[in-house]
Amino acid sequence: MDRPFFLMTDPGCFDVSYRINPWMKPEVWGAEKAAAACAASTALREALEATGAHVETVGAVKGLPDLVFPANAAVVLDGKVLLARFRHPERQGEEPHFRAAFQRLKARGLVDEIVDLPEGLFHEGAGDAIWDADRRHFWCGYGPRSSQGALPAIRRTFGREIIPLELATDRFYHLDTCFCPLAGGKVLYYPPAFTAEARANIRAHVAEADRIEASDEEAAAFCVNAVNLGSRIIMARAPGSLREKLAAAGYALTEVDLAPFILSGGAAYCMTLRLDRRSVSAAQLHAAE
Ligand SMILES: NC(=O)NCCC[C@H](N)C(=O)O
Repeated sequence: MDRPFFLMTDPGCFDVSYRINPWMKPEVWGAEKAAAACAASTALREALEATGAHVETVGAVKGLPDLVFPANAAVVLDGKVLLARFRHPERQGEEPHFRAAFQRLKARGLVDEIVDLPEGLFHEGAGDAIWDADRRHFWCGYGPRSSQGALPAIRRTFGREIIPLELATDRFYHLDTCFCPLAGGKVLYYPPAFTAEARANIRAHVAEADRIEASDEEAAAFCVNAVNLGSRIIMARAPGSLREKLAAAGYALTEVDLAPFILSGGAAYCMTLRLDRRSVSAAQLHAAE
């Protein structure tokens, strides 16, 4: 994989028919939203491809609307795939489909190894374990969905440091809804989503000049749930305040109208799963040779 490689899911069976987070609004869902979701998913794919990334698609499955959020399917680094275990029964049916998708990727040599989480634990994949390519560690959210007890399994599986961050509220139920490390070492995050201890942990690892705080409005627009590729950030439609902050920090924005997915509590980051991340950069490997 010589370019960023993402997994997305065909949105053909996406809807909002149950409520497992406070953003989900089954009562406003309708056929016109389903059509808008297909257009939004295509726009996100095109935005990724416009950066030179490759996107691979998992097929839709009737009755599993949240399959469109593959970030929750696994943690992936160095060709290893640590499969997720979902907390809510509504999403547990996704597990065999994602397992089969990763087995097909393995058969094609696109990932190397598939690892199961120990029994009795929940972990919702890259939504709660975000690789920081500058600091070379995982930031790991836990509480509403992922079990704190799953964090040692992530450290053991990938052999990298993990920084635990307890989430304080069901509104920001996955780490990727409130925390986004950016290329160059800056971090976009929403402080009220975290416990006091987690906020202290963020401050201990990220210098003040590198901390970009999202406002209530920016976080509620799901803009922290973003895909970052170099100086470009792909996200849902952003308030002007965030555009200004990110431009001042040197980042270029691509905004995509992801409103139908926000009705399920997700946006750009969790609609994708990056498969090509390496814990050691190509430049570091080269230097060691
Ligand atoms: N934030 C994420 O990582 N994923 C979005 C998941 C939305 C889905 N409706 C859920 O509540 O699990």
